[in-house]
Amino acid sequence: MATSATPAGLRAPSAGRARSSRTRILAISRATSATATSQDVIARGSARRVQIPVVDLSEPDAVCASIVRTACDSCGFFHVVNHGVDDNLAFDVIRWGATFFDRPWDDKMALVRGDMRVSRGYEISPEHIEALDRDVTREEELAAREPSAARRIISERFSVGPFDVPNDSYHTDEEGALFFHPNAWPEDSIPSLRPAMEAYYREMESLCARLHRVLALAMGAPADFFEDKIDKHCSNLQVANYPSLDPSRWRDSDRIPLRKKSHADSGTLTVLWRSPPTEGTKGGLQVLDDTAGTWVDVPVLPGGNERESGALLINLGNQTQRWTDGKWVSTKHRVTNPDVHAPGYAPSRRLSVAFFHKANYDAVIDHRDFVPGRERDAPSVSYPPVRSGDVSRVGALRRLGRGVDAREASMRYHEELMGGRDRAERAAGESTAVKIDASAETEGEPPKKGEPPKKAEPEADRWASLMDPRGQAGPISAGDLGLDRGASAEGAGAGNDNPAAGCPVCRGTGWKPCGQCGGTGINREDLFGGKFKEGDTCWLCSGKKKTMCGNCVDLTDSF
Ligand SMILES: O=C(O)CCC(=O)C(=O)O
Ligand SMILES: [Fe+2]
Repeated sequence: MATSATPAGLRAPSAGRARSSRTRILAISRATSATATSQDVIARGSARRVQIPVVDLSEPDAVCASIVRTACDSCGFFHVVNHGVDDNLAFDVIRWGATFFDRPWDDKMALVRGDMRVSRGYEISPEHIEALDRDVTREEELAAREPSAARRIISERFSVGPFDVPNDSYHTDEEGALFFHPNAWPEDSIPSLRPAMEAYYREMESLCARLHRVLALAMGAPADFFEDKIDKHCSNLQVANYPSLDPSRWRDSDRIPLRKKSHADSGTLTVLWRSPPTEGTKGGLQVLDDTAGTWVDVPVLPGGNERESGALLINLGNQTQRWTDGKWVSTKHRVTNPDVHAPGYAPSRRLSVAFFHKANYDAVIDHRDFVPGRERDAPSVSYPPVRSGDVSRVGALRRLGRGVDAREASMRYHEELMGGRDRAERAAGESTAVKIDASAETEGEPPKKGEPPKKAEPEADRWASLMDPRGQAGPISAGDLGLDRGASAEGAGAGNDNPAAGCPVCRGTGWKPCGQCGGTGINREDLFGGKFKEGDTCWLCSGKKKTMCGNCVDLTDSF
């Protein structure tokens, strides 16, 4: 069944709203225009000067590289403008992605992949599952103006990987088949999603080829350093939906699980497109300044020309951190919620499109190849050479997940990826509370040109029409959400990603008793056909008797 051009459950915004939104966006774009060239954007509220510069890709590689070096020597985030990615491509991904997210739960679940080693299809992060309202009927969903919000989904995503994959052993053998697994598409219900995402994926491939040349130059390596290491990349494209948060359903803003908890991305770099914030909406992407202990807002900036709806945000991932032996870092970031009880708050969904670029799964990451001055026979190697695939989510899950179910594999993966053991042990002994810079994301330039719908719709409206909910469902209490843990101190901190902040599950330690062995450290029975034996050290917690808290410590994945 083909769907209409406008995502179900969304209304066109009123002209008045669109006008005021547009005026505001233009005002901010004027305010930021001086920074929309290759200059630093200085984060507010930070004790350290976190530099997230804007790189103008119409400049030669060498010019870009010098600015990229500044960014990478800082937190590894930078904006790019004049990136050449047509606004209409991003818009189509968002439009058809939103249409998919607005389908009833069962339709989306049909595309869920149970095996987390395969980054394909529909997914909700584990820590958000608890907030779901499972009793919503299909009829209610179909009638809802924003079905995911009615379901109390905090965030959801749809992911695809490479397509048109060659039928050779590299792509189809046991390992290749995981990285190049076929995509799952809602072919019947939303046929336009596939061409939209495939077209955007192709654009990202070209952009990333350029960005890797610039990265290499920024490190002082030859411009083509990455060429034979990314020519069979296994990157993922993700469209994410953060549904509106209805104030009537949440008694206390602080209890709403974060839209995306603190995490680092696992590839070489990520290219992120974000919908511009709607009027009155705070919250959004923040980057951790770990020397100052602050979270820093990352504004949505204008694009460099009329074909660009906005700057794209680039951040380094774990593969690049390893390639530089930690000289450049894969910095943690998160997506915060708007304060739903702030005066003037207008419920609004947030959408983003992330391209997680990952090198060829068999590319060997060895910093002695990449960082000038590193000798091949140097005695100490802080990051030993590793195959790129083993650094990515798929590879790590493959390694850690042998014989265990997908969720447990994911848990093990995150423990390793986030250095969770150390962090949680520390958190048990000392306060690591971070201060939060509560200032809002600033707005970016709206798209200049619209394609469909072809009717005369003000330019700013087509974005707004994807993000504004058409109304609110009836009042639901926090208790209904399964998140009302009472007004006690233990109740505070649900959804907080800092284990020292009073999480009701781990009580601030970052750990909870191992669910597999019941906190004994010993397998209670034979498991997985006798692979793990009763009485042996617990296969999950390795005898530690505890596993990481999934409530407040980030167990979401970062690809
Ligand atoms: O949605 C966003 O703005 C960021 C999402 C993100 O960081 C991720 O999915 O890794
Ligand atoms: Fe991320």
